[in-house]
Amino acid sequence: MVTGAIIAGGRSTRFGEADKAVAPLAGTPMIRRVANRLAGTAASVDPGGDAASDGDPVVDNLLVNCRADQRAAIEAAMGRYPLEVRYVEDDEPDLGPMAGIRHACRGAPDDLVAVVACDMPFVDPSLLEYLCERAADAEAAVPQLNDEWFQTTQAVYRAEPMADACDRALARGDRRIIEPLFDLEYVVVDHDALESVTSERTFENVNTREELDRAARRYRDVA
Ligand SMILES: Nc1nc2c(ncn2[C@@H]2O[C@H](COP(=O)(O)OP(=O)(O)OP(=O)(O)O)[C@@H](O)[C@H]2O)c(=O)[nH]1
Repeated sequence: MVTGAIIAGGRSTRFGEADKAVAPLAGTPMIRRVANRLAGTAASVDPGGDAASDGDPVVDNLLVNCRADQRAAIEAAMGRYPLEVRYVEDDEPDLGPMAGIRHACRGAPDDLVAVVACDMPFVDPSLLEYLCERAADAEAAVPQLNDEWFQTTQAVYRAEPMADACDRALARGDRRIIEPLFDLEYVVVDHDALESVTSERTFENVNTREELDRAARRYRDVA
């Protein structure tokens, strides 16, 4: 069983006044675009359909991690799902994405947690399935895009070891998103493996209004 966890507790400072998690992307709130891909409902919910979904959920339930003050707007943006959706709030805001992953892993009902940032509206469900397979005998499966960059906000973790590793890092005062990994038995999914299952588009994220506009044009192309 796998929990799909969407991390959304950031301040969206590069985006301006609004919360990018709920910003409409070609007519649908961005966080819902992400959830639709995890839940396999993209084709039926998104106007015009979404080529990345074949209708099968790649997770068994959804979890959204955010700040308390975001919750009402995010719940409204998410709408209804055939899967259970739970909300886990940051107990202390602004500790960064790693703290968000920590809360998601602590709150997840399942042993495997497929983490995706709320600003990755092109997340490829087949990559998440592959990461779950790779995590079968490990505590995490993390894409490595190049020598320097681990994609920790589109990765699969074992809930308890990852939450514990995050707690240890936070207790040391280390908020770096990579830090808990070094405390885990993790599998690196390298460039060649990534190329065989997905495209770089899965990792595209939206930080600014310009990037939102570009992403919306892509969604319209798909439709
Ligand atoms: N729970 C939680 N999530 C966070 C936090 N900071 C960032 N995130 C999430 O981590 C992911 C990656 O963060 P960024 O792309 O930097 O997003 P952001 O911090 O909202 O954006 P900027 O303020 O423009 O840097 C996004 O899904 C954010 O919502 C935090 O303090 N708590």
